[in-house]
Amino acid sequence: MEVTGEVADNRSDYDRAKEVEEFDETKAGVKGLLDSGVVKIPRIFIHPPENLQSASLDTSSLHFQVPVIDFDGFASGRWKGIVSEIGKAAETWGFFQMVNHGVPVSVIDEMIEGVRRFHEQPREVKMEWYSRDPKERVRYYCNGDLHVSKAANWRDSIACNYDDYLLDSDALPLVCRKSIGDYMECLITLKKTLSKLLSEALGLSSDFLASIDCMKTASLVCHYYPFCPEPDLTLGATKHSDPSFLTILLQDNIGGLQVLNQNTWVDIVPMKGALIANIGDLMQLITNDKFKSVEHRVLARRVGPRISAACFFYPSTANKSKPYGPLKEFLSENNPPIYRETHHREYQAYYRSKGQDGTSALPHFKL
Ligand SMILES: O=C(O)CCC(=O)C(=O)O
Ligand SMILES: [Fe+2]
Repeated sequence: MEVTGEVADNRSDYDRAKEVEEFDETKAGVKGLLDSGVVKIPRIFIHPPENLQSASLDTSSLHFQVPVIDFDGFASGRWKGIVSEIGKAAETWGFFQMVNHGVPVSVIDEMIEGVRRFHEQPREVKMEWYSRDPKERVRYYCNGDLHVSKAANWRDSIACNYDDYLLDSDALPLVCRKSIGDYMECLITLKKTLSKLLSEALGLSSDFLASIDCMKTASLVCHYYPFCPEPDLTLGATKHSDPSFLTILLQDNIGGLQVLNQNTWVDIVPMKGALIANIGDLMQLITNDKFKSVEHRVLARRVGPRISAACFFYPSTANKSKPYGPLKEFLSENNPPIYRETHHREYQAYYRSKGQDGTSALPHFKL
């Protein structure tokens, strides 16, 4: 019998599922692969060429930079200027870097070290935390969408869920308990400031975003991107936009994070002590496209590990099923609603079922 292309494809799909399962069962992540001595990346990590398009650091984009906003003096007269810079950045780039934001450099450095310590523990210790159950308050895993995506990313992660800002510190692994605890305390203060600044940048009263309770749960995901022996075949993170209302991101000094701007991948150059804020899909939805949730990705690199921590902000536990739609403040005859109402639970479920496949989840909610 002739073997048709279709049969061959099905067979490779079957193999992929099996290889993914076997890899997942090791509970050792990408770090475990490297520790076992691989020099060629397993094919479950190989991305199709369209994902890898211009996947090399391009110095020509260096003059073209995500806005850097200095929060210094926001309490004494600079407030209005900062509101205007944030508004412009949120409407165009969807991303900005923040300096003098009030989170001490020592807390940031210690956070990076804590994440490194967790991921560099012996495999047997880390395995205890390995889980794909989103109800676990703290879990370690390799690729949240491993069983859904067509190509896996070269990274491992640990996720911590701060429902309504609360997470018993005893729930965190001892090696990073203090680092994460101290960092999150500072980050929640910064998020409250950002909530006021973003509200005003939307032309609303400073307590507006707090009053609709869209950012009271924090989900912290700490990534570890080991060095990659074949960086041209895979990615650290596939092109995606975040399902949150707002994300605050910390990256170390390795680089590799890129944001899509006017169809060009632009490097977000690491700055010591800086934090990055980006608008999430649900913020774009409620502002009826005024603020943009912009696609970004992380390159795999021959240097590493690279460490980052993304903190996603969502509604409080009580409001996970509360409908959010385009706010009346952004609607008029000329600006009809673009999206239907949805709630965090529904959005998250759709996002998870789709996996990070290089396309945005937001158009699915268009009217
Ligand atoms: O590691 C990074 O810099 C980005 C991570 C990210 O985009 C995410 O977790 O959504
Ligand atoms: Fe992201």
